[in-house]
Amino acid sequence: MVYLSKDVSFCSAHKLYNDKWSKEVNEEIFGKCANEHFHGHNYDLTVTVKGEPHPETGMVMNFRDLKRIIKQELLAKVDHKNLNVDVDFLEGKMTTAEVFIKAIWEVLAPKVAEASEGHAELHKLKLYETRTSYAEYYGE
Ligand SMILES: Nc1nc2c(c(=O)[nH]1)N=C([C@H](O)[C@H](O)COP(=O)(O)OP(=O)(O)OP(=O)(O)O)CN2
Ligand SMILES: [Zn+2]
Repeated sequence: MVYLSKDVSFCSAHKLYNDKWSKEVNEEIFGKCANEHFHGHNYDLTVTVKGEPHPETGMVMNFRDLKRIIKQELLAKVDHKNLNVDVDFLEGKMTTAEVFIKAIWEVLAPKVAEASEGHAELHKLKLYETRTSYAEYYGE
């Protein structure tokens, strides 16, 4: 089994706020992130797929296809966007790194399988929200 990874970066705005709670409770739980003003992050994402190299192409999956999927299905929707407002696959969800990474998985996993004709599968996502804070997800 070989693991292939692609790194991408994007910038998005968000805030952490649960409408079911009062402003005070939100501020207690989320601190500065619950501020009524949105704030931005420079997100870094590593997408890792796995599979056996194809006997004829020698590839688990063409890096070009992986880049296209990430650009079309993710970056086009989240880069320079507001995660709380603009992103259809996050509608009604909290925009924590945890929820965001799981939502990204739902978007990318079927596209990886489709583009590789079932040859590769999504293995891992690693999402940095800040330089020192990140989430990892293996789809389970
Ligand atoms: N479990 C989570 N906790 C927090 C999340 C999250 O997504 N999951 N997000 C935030 C905020 O978005 C915040 O902007 C980032 O938090 P933090 O790492 O504390 O940011 P700092 O800029 O303070 O990072 P330092 O590198 O420590 O300066 C909060 N919590
Ligand atoms: Zn934040």
